[in-house]
Amino acid sequence: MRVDIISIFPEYFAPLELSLIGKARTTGLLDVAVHDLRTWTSDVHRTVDDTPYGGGPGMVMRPEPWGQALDAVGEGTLIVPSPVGRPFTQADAHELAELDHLIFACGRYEGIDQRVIDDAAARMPVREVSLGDYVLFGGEVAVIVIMEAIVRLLPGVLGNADSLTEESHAAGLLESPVYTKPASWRSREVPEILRSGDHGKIARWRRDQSLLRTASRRPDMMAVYPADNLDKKDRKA
Ligand SMILES: Nc1nc2cc(Br)ccc2s1
Repeated sequence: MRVDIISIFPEYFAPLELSLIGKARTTGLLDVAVHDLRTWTSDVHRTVDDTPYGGGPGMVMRPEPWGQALDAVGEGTLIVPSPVGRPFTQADAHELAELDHLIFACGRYEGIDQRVIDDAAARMPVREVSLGDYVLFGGEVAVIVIMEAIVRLLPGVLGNADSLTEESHAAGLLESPVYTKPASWRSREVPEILRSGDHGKIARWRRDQSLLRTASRRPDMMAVYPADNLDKKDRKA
């Protein structure tokens, strides 16, 4: 997978050298290039923003540098983190992990001139995505989060691929509580069933805990959890 990131703060992406993303890069699973948007400015002050047409607070990112930057990195799927984007989900991460070329555009100020998005959409898929109902200083932090969600799904990145099937949101539910040694800690015991060795009962306990946790914390997810899944899995256990 090739990833191009365009930002006025390329140094934000030093963390992408670390941990599993760093490993994916050294093993050739991932090729990441970070570009400074100011590369494509032509004035002495390397200006990337200007006042908004129609008035209002703040500044808007100028279209010219963005147009030239997107031309330079070529075609792929353009991802624009934005407070006005569609919610980014685990399903999106899986879809994007299948693609060959991702391009991330990091907005700042009040955002990027809309014509940049419209011009790109005329020649490649564009996704404006939101990470939540809050506003950041810019898209850089969101790109790091999205990159981690995608890269961990790439074949060979996570040692134990099984963890991908059991994790939260993978099966449309939140993951059940996890425990490890010691069996007793500050007079708090690990649930006995997890030490029973009865894998059928353990699977049932975990799914029940997932259902309880999801119903309590994310009723919105329960609303779309396939009802027949409940019946089918209930019957098996
Ligand atoms: N939640 C988010 N806030 C922002 C702000 C800017 Br400016 C650019 C992208 C994003 S994504």
